[in-house]
Amino acid sequence: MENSQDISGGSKTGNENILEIRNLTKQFGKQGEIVAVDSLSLDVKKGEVFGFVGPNGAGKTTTMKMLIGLLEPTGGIGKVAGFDIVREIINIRKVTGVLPEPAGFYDNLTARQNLRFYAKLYNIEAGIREKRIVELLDMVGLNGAIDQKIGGFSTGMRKRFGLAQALINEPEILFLDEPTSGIDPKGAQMMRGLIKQLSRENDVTVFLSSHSMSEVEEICNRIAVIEKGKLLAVGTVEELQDMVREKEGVQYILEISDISLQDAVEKLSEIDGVFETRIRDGVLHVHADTGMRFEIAKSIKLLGGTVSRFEEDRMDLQKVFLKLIES
Ligand SMILES: Nc1ncnc2c1ncn2[C@@H]1O[C@H](COP(=O)(O)OP(=O)(O)OP(=O)(O)O)[C@@H](O)[C@H]1O
Repeated sequence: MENSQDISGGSKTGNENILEIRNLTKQFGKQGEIVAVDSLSLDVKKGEVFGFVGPNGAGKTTTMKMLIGLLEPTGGIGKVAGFDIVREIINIRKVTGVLPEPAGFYDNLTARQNLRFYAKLYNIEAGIREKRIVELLDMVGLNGAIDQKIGGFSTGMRKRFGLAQALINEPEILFLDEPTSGIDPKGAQMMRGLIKQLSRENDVTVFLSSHSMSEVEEICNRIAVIEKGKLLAVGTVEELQDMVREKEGVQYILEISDISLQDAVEKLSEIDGVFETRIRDGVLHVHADTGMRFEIAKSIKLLGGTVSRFEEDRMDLQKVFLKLIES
């Protein structure tokens, strides 16, 4: 599957991957000189919270727009919930929710009226509709504002309302483009909680873009990193950390006694696979290849030193991301 052009399966159900794209490409400009998305291939599994990250202009929004039928690809193929992203857009709309909703909200209508309008577009029958509207607005913490006009909502309230609207058709997959941008920390935390809850309790797949690496680290099962329209890496946080460790080495932190730190620095600098050793605040910081732990410990011991602390300085996603886009 990984290297295949063909997206197999064909069936609309029972497919573990809810989203599959192969060599997806989008060019803009008269001669197609702007390559916004460049031969991108990805699989997203059902029920995952999948993070899509990259610097400004990397091609995240353009990719999402192709996946929800708002932009036609220049090349490549893609399926969402088994439906082709060019030929079966209407079916895709039925099973997806999108934030922000491209059509926007009606500021002169209340939250309830707005959702009623959208529910009617999806032909949700009246009995179910009214109950679902109340449940959704309750879930996003807007039960107190149900009959207030959207025009008076704060940015955070609008985002939460947008999530309720994106859920009106009980979607299998949610596309969230920067769901917490512009909202305060408390509102952002609530939004993250809701996303996790939707994935955990309702088995909704979430495909989200974000510039907040701590957010992505907190809520995503797997992450794709793109730059200039190309896929740089995909995997869990641990897998991405390992990719960077293999390439760039690791940082060890050592506390030692019984010998001088300077002697330790000199000894370690003789070892193949130890790139650099520094003393900072009475502690050794050793930049080395992965798998050098034993060698380092042995050298200190041979010098007559005692190691009281030996740990790896784990990179958070922010550091991993910067390393990936720098290399
Ligand atoms: N309609 C368009 N016409 C021409 N160029 C476009 C168009 N839409 C996007 N682009 C270009 O395509 C590239 C990718 O843009 P896109 O908005 O997808 O990036 P992004 O990763 O979502 O960025 P950001 O993080 O800033 O939102 C950019 O160089 C952008 O200028």
